[in-house]
Amino acid sequence: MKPQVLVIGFVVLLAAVWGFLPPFTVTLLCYIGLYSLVAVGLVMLTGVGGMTSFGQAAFVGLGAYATAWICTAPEAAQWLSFVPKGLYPWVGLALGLAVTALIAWGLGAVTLRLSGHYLPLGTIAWGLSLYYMFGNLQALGGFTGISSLPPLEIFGLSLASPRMLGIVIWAVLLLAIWALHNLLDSREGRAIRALKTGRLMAESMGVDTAQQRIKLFVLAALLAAVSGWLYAHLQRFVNPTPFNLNIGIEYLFMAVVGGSGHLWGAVLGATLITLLKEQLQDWLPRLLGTSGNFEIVVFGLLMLLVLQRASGGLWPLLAGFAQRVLKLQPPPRALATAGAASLEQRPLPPAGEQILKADKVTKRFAGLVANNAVDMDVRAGEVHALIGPNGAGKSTFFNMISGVDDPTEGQVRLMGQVMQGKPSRAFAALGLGRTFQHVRLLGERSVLDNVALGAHRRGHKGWIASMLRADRAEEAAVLAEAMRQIERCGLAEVAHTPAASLPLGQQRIVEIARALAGQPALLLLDEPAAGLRHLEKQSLAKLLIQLRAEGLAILVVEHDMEFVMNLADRITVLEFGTVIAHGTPAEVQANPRVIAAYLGGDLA
Ligand SMILES: Nc1ncnc2c1ncn2[C@@H]1O[C@H](COP(=O)(O)OP(=O)(O)OP(=O)(O)O)[C@@H](O)[C@H]1O
Repeated sequence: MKPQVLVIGFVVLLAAVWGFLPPFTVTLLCYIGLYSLVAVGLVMLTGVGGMTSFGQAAFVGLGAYATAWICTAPEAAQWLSFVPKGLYPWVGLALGLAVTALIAWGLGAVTLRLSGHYLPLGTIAWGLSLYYMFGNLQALGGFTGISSLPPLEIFGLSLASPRMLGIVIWAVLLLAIWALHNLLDSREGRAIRALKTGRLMAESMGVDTAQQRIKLFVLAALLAAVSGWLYAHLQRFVNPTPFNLNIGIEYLFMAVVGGSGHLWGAVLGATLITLLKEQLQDWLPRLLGTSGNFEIVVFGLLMLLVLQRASGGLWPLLAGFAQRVLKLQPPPRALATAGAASLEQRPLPPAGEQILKADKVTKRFAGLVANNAVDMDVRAGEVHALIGPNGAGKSTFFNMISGVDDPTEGQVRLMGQVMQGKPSRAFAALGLGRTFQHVRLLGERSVLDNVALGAHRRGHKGWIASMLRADRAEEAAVLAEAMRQIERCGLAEVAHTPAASLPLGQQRIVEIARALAGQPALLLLDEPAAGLRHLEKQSLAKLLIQLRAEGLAILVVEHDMEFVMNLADRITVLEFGTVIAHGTPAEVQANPRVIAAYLGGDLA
């Protein structure tokens, strides 16, 4: 049985019983739907994107207050005199979304620059600010709030009762989950998944990570605002209390307890927390003999327990259980790659053309000169090796020529263009593909997914197209290209295996396949042979020789001298940040300065 069957079953069951449920249950389900909508945004933001926000309740407030103000303020009625009254809530929705997008964009631009625990602290700051703004603006009714909101109407049909509005709430929620599921299963989704742990890597694949983070932040805020809009028309009354920081923390509980990396975890978390809160608010005052928000204490303990026992939340446990009991099969990755169009190709530069030029590149860290006027170039159709003892400055130089860092002095030119101040993704766009000294893969994702991320810059479909599944032709082409590179690198057997379960040597090859998927003109390989067994090294050398013959320029940083000497056309040797030798392997091996630098080493 496919997991989708369960979802369809759930929706059908909900639809079938909806008309017969007691009013109290319907109202409870309405709230669960509304909370799920906010929590699903948090799953995207926090669970998938790695940005923790305590302030989502404030965005719910923006959505609720925008419609409350439009529907009740005399000034709004004056401006909207040409609009039929029944449409006011829809104007309120448009205003809420616009204001939320604007504020979220502004807040995101400032807050998302913060890293580590400063980011969640930042969200607490604006969560509080917006809450007090709602309470202190007289136009919004102060802490008393705004009452007498009209019900929603769709084509003249009133949605005054929770039973009617609940249908809209759940339809919106299911639509949102469908769209977000599609987004995650796309080129843009792969970029989003890289935000949490692989930003530097994603930039090197051509992803604008700052822009993706802001978009994710705005998306989560918009989902919260829609929830607020529906909430306002369900309650027909708004005041600041449901939008305070406590509730912001509760939304986070829902996402984390349910399973912050899973869209359905949001629904599970919202259901559990809402039901638990309901029960605890009844029982705790009776048990303790005094009233108060004791449920918050229980939530805190529950959160600790979940984080300790099931850090991924309860959804993966439930899904695992269902898989065993119901024998659910995750759908086989439909690789409709046969007949897929191919991605944009660009011709490789002719052999011998200068691809990369480092001109007197110097890098200083305070007093330490890590690179001292390093000159080198890499040409199409050659393997150039950069070697040197530990601490010689190879990684620093690698960072200079890949856009991770800028030289203090000197110049890097890629394809003839001066690259000073440009980010890694600009290097990728010009044709640079790279691997990392410490492997940077998305461990839980398959090899195919990881390699497909390498082709990111060759696709163009954006978020909306991905959400609406209008990206399938391009996605098939991206996956076909990824599969081609996987086969080329001899990884076909493990294409669907999670990258983290491969031995380190194979993970390095996955990184090469990922770099190749970007169709580079220049390949930078940082210690590609480290961790490889003898036979694996031989097949890597064979692959690199083939790539060189195809016209790629390859720069390798490597400690394995046998590997380097058998492969490289030219070698540059660094010591204490300075080039001490340059030439063919034979010339370098005969150089007295190199022999002295490697005295005791295995230069042979
Ligand atoms: N961000 C930094 N701040 C200060 N010093 C740094 C920084 N990065 C590197 N260094 C210093 O610069 C020098 C060169 O380091 P680098 O990592 O480039 O050498 P390497 O040749 O790559 O060494 P290895 O082979 O061990 O990786 C070292 O002395 C190192 O301590």
